[in-house]
Amino acid sequence: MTAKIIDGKAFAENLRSRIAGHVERLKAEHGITPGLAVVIVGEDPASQVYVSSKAKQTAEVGMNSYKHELPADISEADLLALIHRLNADPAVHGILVQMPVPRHIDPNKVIEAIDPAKDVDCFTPANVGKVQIGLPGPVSCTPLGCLMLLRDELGSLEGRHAVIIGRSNLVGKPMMQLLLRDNCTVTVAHSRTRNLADIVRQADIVVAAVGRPQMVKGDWIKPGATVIDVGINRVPAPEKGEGKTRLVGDVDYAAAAEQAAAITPVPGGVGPMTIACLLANTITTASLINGLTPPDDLTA
Ligand SMILES: Nc1nc2c(c(=O)[nH]1)N[C@@H](CN(C=O)c1ccc(C(=O)N[C@@H](CCC(=O)O)C(=O)O)cc1)CN2
Repeated sequence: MTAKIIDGKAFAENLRSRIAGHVERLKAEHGITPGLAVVIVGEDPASQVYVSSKAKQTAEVGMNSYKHELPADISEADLLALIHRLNADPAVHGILVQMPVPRHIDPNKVIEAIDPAKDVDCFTPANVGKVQIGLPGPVSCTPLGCLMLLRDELGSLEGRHAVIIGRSNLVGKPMMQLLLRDNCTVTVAHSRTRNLADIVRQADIVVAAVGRPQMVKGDWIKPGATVIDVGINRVPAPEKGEGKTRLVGDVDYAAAAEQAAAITPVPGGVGPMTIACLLANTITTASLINGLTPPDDLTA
């Protein structure tokens, strides 16, 4: 079997054009221009690329984009003061602080400072709880992107056995909640799981979010399974020249594609969905802040 490639880049483009339509409607019918503030601390090159893409795509769908670039040695107190100003700014409907933040800053304090009504990453305890009990609000971006791709590929997820590899707050745990809400049977595996290969072999759906290049082997994949690879790992690529690198996922793509019915590539799979879902969440928070029902095609 050679798997169908799930094209996250194309899906994200289509999602962004639907988001642009919702922005138009909010402007025309309610006089609301959604605004997203993105905060970056320091000069991590990958974070800078992600933040620039976020700001660019925010403007492209017609929203207001506010980018705050802070020096790596900014104090925690000054960062929190900026967040409080953004919380109070009525033009801002979404606030995102790019992770990771430098070591002298406590990420939990940063997250707790964000008004849950504007928490487009869905990192605050209030919004994590809302996802758990199914209340309206933003949904963690990467898991929401994975869910949209899975529903598009498989239709109903009901009764399917999903194995998530990784238990992070960013991906593994919210992914578990979303798949449970869609009536999957969910197993969350992690670095201490015994017999991981045997567990993955039982999965109809594999979500790999472990952060280890090509850890999931082809013979772990049940024939016909759907594989969602969340990993983005940069590895040496001597075949491209000295000092060159390439991106790989957490799954051994070529081998897994021989077994799976469908698989996301890296790059071009889940990654582009993360930013598109951030924009979707900004529509959700802008709607809720203004007492409107968020569009149901943008959420879980
Ligand atoms: N506050 C947040 N911080 C971080 C998040 C997040 O959701 N919120 N996620 C990641 C980084 N991230 C978004 O911020 C992100 C990662 C990757 C991609 C992406 O499109 N990747 C491309 C490849 C890009 C490349 O060439 O390097 C792909 O997979 O095709 C988008 C967003 C950590 N921090």
